[in-house]
Amino acid sequence: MKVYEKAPAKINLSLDVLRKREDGYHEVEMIMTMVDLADRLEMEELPRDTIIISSQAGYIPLDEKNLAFQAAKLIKERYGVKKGVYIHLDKRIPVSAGLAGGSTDAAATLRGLNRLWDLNIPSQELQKLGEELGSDVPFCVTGGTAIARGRGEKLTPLGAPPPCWVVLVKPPINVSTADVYGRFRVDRIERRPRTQDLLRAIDASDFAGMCGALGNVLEEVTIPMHPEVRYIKESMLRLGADGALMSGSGPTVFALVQRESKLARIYNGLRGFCREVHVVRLLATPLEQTRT
Ligand SMILES: C[C@@](CO)(OP(=O)(O)O)[C@H](O)COP(=O)(O)OP(=O)(O)OC[C@H]1O[C@@H](n2ccc(N)nc2=O)[C@H](O)[C@@H]1O
Ligand SMILES: Nc1ncnc2c1ncn2[C@@H]1O[C@H](COP(=O)(O)OP(=O)(O)O)[C@@H](O)[C@H]1O
Repeated sequence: MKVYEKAPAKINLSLDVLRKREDGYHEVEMIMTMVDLADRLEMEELPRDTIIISSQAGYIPLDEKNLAFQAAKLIKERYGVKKGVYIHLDKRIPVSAGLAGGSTDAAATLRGLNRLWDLNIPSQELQKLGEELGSDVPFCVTGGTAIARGRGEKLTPLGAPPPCWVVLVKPPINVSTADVYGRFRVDRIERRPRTQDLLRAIDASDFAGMCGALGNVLEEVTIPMHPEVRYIKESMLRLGADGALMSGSGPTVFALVQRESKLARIYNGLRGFCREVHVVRLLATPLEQTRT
């Protein structure tokens, strides 16, 4: 028996940090959605009680450090499953990019093994399990569009934002989420995202309003370390993008573009100095409704 899952990348339309908590995590308020840039997972039952991960990507761990491995181990232990699984990861999401590549693989593994082993675990329970794997995993379990609070696990679903194109640029640098949060100082933030305006714009399907209200406080940490992030953002806007923002802790920058006719200019302009440019659509409805 085999199951397949698509594991899309997330982007943060807004990211605000409210305070540092006693447990070392940061209390956040962020609006998250997904894009149609996705890893593909193939999961096949094994007769032996073991977890084996493979991938065409040579740059991610394939042992217990892989988040898909950790997700499989967790679900096996928690539900007393004695069977094994072989997971092949077709990795297409850039790594350490602010796109939750590992988290979405973990979430896809939870969804896939739930089906493979007929466990009938409800989505909310899968999200709870996901919390043990990482702050972004609960959102990645259901996808869609949501506002996340707490350390990212307290989710309120939102309606889909107005449809648009998303141009993603991943500069050739790796950024560690823990390092960015570690350097973050809440009292030094100069510009916060306009979260309420963004919520209103999404609700009213107001594309221009949405682009005007984008914001991410972690830019204030990542941009001084990697000024190319600002340059990419400014280039996107100069080439005609309607809005541009760094996703998560970075370094990926995304542009929102409403009119298809603008895409060629933006893509070609960015390709002039960036190797990794992806043009995709927003994937703003929950995954259960879109699974292929
Ligand atoms: C910044 C965001 C925005 O969506 O995404 P990425 O840039 O990683 O994609 C997330 O908050 C990242 O979530 P995730 O990558 O799952 O983080 P975790 O594995 O739980 O935590 C990694 C480390 O980041 C810090 N961390 C994470 C979440 C949070 N709310 N506060 C924190 O301080 C902690 O130091 C933690 O040890
Ligand atoms: N399945 C996976 N895909 C990508 N990275 C993974 C995976 N499992 C573990 N990792 C590790 O997780 C770290 C963060 O990767 P990633 O989830 O891509 O970052 P981000 O959340 O910033 O997009 C990397 O150090 C990577 O080696």
